[in-house]
Parts: sequence; C-alpha cells; structure tokens
Amino acid sequence: MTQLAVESSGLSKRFGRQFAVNGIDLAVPQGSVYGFLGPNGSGKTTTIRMLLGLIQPTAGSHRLLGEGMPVAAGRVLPKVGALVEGPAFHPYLSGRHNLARLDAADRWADPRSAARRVDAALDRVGLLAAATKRYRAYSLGMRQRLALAATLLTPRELLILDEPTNGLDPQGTREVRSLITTLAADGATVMLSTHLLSEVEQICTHVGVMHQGNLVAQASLRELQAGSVQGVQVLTDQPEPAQRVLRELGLTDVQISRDQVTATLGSLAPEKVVDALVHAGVPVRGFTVQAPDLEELFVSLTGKGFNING
Ligand SMILES: Nc1ncnc2c1ncn2[C@@H]1O[C@H](COP(=O)(O)OP(=O)(O)OP(=O)(O)O)[C@@H](O)[C@H]1O
Repeated sequence: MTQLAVESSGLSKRFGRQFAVNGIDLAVPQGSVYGFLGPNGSGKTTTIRMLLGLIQPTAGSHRLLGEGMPVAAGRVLPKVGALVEGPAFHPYLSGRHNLARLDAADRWADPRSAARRVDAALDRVGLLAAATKRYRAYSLGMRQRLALAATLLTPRELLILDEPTNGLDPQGTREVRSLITTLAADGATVMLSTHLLSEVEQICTHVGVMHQGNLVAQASLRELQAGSVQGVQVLTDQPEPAQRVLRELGLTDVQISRDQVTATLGSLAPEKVVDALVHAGVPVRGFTVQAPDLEELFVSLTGKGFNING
C-alpha cells in the first residue's frame, strides 16, 4: 500500500455557521507533488493551517508522515517545511542575515553549522549572489524564494506550500516551479495549494480539488485523465466508410466534417480502432486520441472556471 505523507479523516473547520472545510479525507502519497486546487475561498488555506497545527479543527483528525497530530507535533514538524503567510523578514537586513536570525531561533539547529546551512539554503533557491542585498530591495520573486529558503534551512521530508507562486512574475513563477520540481526529485513530498490549473498540469503528479469546503476529487493526474471520456479523430479521404467502421465498433457521437471523422471512444483501446479501419481498407492519413481536457473536467466538478493563464 502507498505510504501517505499527509492523510486526514473528516477534517473540518467551521467559522460561525459556515463550514470553511467540510469533512475532507486527504491522501497525499509519499514522494508525490500534490496540487491542492480550488477557486478562491474554497478552503485551501484553512486546511493547510489545520494540517500545520496553526488552527484547531472543529472535527476530524490528520496524520503527517505517518504520525498522528497534534500528539506527535514535536517529532514531526521539524521534518516539515511550510510556507503559509511567509515568515516576517526584516526589511533592513540582508537575505543572509534574515535567514541567520531565523536559523538562530530554531532550537533544533546546531549553531556551529549555521553559516553553512544558511548559505546552502540561499544557494538552493538561487539567491547566493543576492545574499548581501537588503530584503527591502528584493523583488517579489526574490522574496518568495527567500521564504522558500527559510523552509529549507534543515532537510525536509514534506513541504506544505500555500500558493507558492502567487504574485510572482512569469520569470519568478518559472523559478519557483522548477525549484519545487527539484525538491521533489530529491525525495521530498510536496503539497502545494493553487488556483491555477496550469500549475497542476505542469508540476503535479496528484491533485485534490476543493469546492466550497468539500474535496470533490482526488486522484493521480494519470487516473484522472484515464477516467475521463476520450475522443478520436480520423483524417481520411474516405470519411463515409470510416464513419461506418467506427459505428460498427460501437463508438458514439460519430461525426463527419469534410475529411475528418470524430467520435467518442468509450472503453475501446485506440489501437483496435486503427486496426479495424486498416482492415476495412480505409486509407488513414492521421489518427489522434484527443487528450482529455482537465479544465472541462474540473469545471464540471466545481461549476466554476479556473484561471488557466498562470
Ligand atoms: N478566520 C476566519 N474567520 C471567518 N471566516 C474565515 C476565516 N478564515 C477563512 N474564512 C472563510 O472560510 C472560507 C475558506 O477560506 P480559505 O482562505 O481557506 O480559502 P482558500 O481556498 O484558501 O482561498 P484563497 O485562494 O482566496 O486563499 C472563506 O469563505 C473564508 O471567508
């Protein structure tokens, strides 16, 4: 069975009469990059704050790295890096000095190796060259990278990041995404919240979709794609015979448009369709299985569009 880095059971948070998070069962596999996707106000930040013990759940329970929270918090949290509101950095201190202050405040960190740790974290996020610049002179992207560096002062098995690319320009966004991919490749599990579908498609292996406090879908990207309806498109000079073959095979929604025949595949393997066309002597110039559109899938789950221009 897959080991879970984050798991919850019935995790809920109510503010007054409103359930911000309504009994969610998260399952974040170890080694995954899990995109926690949902429109604004769907309960992502509230969930992350509960996972990290920053607020108390109204109901439910959760485990991090296999250990029950909050009982094991002292043992588990040092292995978890978090980016929630971002640590408070001092505007007149350099990036390096800011990290050194945070490191000194960590009671588990050995002060003798502090300088090495700080520079390694700066190097990791590509800020070594700007280490002596004052924080107030940093761009938004540099500030976000410094916040990530702060979470990397000690090796982490799990990173929980709330909207890590929010507010970044395209260059900063690319840098932070590539850093996340590298951290995952080095073995960390990453759970990140986002309202950008494109972010999930680019860097995530798994996704959980939030809508109005409910977890409406949770799966690996591969499963989601396989589970959705696929279409096929055949390019041929003989569309009528092709249409006949597709109908005989049981494909639905078979349509002709000039030299193109499109249809919904159902559970049939695409190679069976090609095989049948060739056997029937239909000259096939092109055959495409149309990739299922994740955006449509998510919109059908949440009834809302996602900003896909991220
Ligand atoms: N401290 C609070 N008091 C009252 N209501 C709150 C509080 N924190 C969050 N909420 C409400 O809970 C709901 C979920 O908010 P949350 O911040 O978790 O959503 P989100 O998915 O992280 O959204 P965003 O992408 O905008 O950060 C919202 O309706 C919000 O107004």
